[in-house]
Amino acid sequence: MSTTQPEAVPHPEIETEQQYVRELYGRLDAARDLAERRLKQAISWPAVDPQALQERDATVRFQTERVTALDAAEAGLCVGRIDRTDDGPLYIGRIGLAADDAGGDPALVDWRAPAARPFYTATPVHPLGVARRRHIRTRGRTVVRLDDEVLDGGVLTDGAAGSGLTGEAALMAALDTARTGRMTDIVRTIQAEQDRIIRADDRGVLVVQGGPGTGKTAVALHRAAYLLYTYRERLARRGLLVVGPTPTFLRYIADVLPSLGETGVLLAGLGQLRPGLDARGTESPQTAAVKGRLEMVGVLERAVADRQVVPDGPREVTVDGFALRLRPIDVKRAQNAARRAERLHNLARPVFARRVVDLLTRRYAERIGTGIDGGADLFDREDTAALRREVAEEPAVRLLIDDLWPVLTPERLLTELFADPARVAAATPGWDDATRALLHRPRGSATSSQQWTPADVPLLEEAEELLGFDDSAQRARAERDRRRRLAEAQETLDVLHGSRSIDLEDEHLEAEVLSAGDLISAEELAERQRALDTRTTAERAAADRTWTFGHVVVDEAQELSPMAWRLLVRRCPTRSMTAVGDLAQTGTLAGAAAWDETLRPHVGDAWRLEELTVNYRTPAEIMAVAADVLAAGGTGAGAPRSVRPGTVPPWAEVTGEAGLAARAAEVVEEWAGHEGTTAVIAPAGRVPELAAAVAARVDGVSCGPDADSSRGPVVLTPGEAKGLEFDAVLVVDPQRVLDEGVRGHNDLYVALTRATQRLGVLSPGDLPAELARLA
Ligand SMILES: Nc1ncnc2c1ncn2[C@@H]1O[C@H](COP(=O)(O)OP(=O)(O)OP(=O)(O)O)[C@@H](O)[C@H]1O
Repeated sequence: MSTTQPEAVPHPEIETEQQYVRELYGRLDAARDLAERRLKQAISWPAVDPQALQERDATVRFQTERVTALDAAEAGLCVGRIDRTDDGPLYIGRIGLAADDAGGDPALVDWRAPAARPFYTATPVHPLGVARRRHIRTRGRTVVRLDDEVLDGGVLTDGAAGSGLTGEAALMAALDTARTGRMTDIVRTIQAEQDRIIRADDRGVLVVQGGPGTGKTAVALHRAAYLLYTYRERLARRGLLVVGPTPTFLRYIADVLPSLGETGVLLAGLGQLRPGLDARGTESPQTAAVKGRLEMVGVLERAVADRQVVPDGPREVTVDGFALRLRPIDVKRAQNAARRAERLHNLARPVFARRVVDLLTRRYAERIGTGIDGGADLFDREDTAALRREVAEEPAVRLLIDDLWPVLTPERLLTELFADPARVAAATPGWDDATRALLHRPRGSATSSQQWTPADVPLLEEAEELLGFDDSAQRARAERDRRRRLAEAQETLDVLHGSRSIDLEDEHLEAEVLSAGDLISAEELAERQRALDTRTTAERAAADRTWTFGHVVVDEAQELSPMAWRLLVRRCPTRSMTAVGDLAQTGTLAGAAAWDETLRPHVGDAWRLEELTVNYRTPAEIMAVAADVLAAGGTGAGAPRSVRPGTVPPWAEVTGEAGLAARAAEVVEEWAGHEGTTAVIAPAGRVPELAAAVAARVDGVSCGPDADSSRGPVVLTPGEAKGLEFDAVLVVDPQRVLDEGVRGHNDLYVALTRATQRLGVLSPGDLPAELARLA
């Protein structure tokens, strides 16, 4: 049974709760003061040895994180309380705060702690020892509203048992709030079906399938925060990666984890999973689909093997006037030796090069020896070594080796592969020409971020796995640096020692006094001079392509291609992953049609499915329209049940082609008078014209990958709008959305379900039959 006080009639206990909440803020302030003091102390610790230095570093990091978490808890510190049938009340909040009595209950329980769970899951049917649940709403530090539910001992009404919602009044208030263009956390109103997923075991891949607005993104982010709380040590060390579909989406969700006090998480789009690259190029959906196939692993293997060349006929190089000949069989033998010694192309290359140089040196010696008594046998080891150096340093020899076995970066391999139809043909036996043509890309002058597309990223990474990276030069440099630091440190210690013996006159006293060299060795001093790596785990992980994460969260997981899954699984060998998505919203050709089919090749049976069924975003009247589109798509997927009715009925208008853009601009201008965010969602070909028309009437309009609805109306394609939501949505030219998308019904379904309050549809011609409900 839920009781809500109208704002005008204050709840009788509001003052008591205010008193308690004030106390909680007092504790928060004290905890923050303490953390700040400890941070300052740690910063000024004298670090006398490397271990102390490391400890200082760890303390500084820990206290900095603590201060950040305490700062983040300021807004909405306390979210509610549960009154237990067998015990006193327990207050639930964004962080845990200890009480004065260390033996008793904490003053505030972290929402992620096991004790807080009944706050989210207790129902009148299963009260879990909770007599009453109270949601506490605050503005700043002031309590403004209390919503109570009697769960045990109250009269069990049909409504209370049947709504299935936790804290219905608080939930509805949250859902009715105008959107800001940034996602917010839902700690106050997590629902039982969501809580189960948030706290699920972290082993294997957990797939969360749910329709639009069922809170998949919210659940995925709260699960990340829960896992960081529960497995803090492991995850702090290995890091947690959240993967989203687009830069706009990442910006939309960027504030949620920091608002939960978690800052160490790496957020990345599919185009950013290769360190140093932000792949923003575009290409046809068909090309992206081909690049996303698992077959591409074999294509790349063949493309690499194809670069290890055996020439058709003999090749000649001239060293010091002597023409030296290399036969195809010589190359083949060197190639076999290299392949036997090392699997990776770049690491095997030195073996190949050595063989070729050895052979040419032998031929060189033979040629010089010809005509001299004793021939090549005249040369001793030293002579041979000198000849070898001469051969190895001869530019023509280097060029020849480069030709037969080039050093390849992934970028070079792919650029040269895509640019050359003959190379593509050699790497794709059995493919038809039309499919091969999809891979063709002429060499352009585009910058690397425009040249590479998100679908290239898994290919570049796969190529890197095949090529390897010959880091012997880097290692040699690092060793030289280490030796230099050591020599400098030794010199410093020698100087200190020397100056001491001059200063001290008394021989006996000298023996008593410890020298700098007694306190610290040259190695330790050198180690201390090495610049400390102060980057966070997320920063280190972002820069290191071999980094493996403790957990990976994938949002809009239905869009991932098999090659993208392969990449992610490589970055998370434990397979501890959470993937949230909706098969009814798949917009790419390479994306998932069935979870089992998608995941089995990568994780076998190590995955399980959970479902979310309630739509918290889209009002029922709008959802009914979207459900018709979903049904017409024929995938058999069901639409989720809307949790609330709408206040404004959705509508459609036929404008004719000529009046379309002007009418769209007029509607957006009218909506601009309301609170909240607005989006126009249209097929790609219409976006520029619509953006220009709207911008002529309203300020702050943006479109494309950097669109930001917190600044003003946005004009997006359905693909760009994926995962986002807006108070008001205007869908323009639905027929073209249906016709142009590779999964047109899914695209229209996505577009219609972005609205939290208002939906309008503008059609230049007849409304598609799927939208008959709006006619
Ligand atoms: N328990 C909750 N309390 C308050 N708001 C919620 C709750 N669950 C979801 N919401 C809100 O519902 C909206 C939709 O959630 P979210 O974006 O996570 O859905 P989604 O399933 O990822 O949708 P889509 O598939 O369309 O991307 C968001 O505004 C979110 O804050």
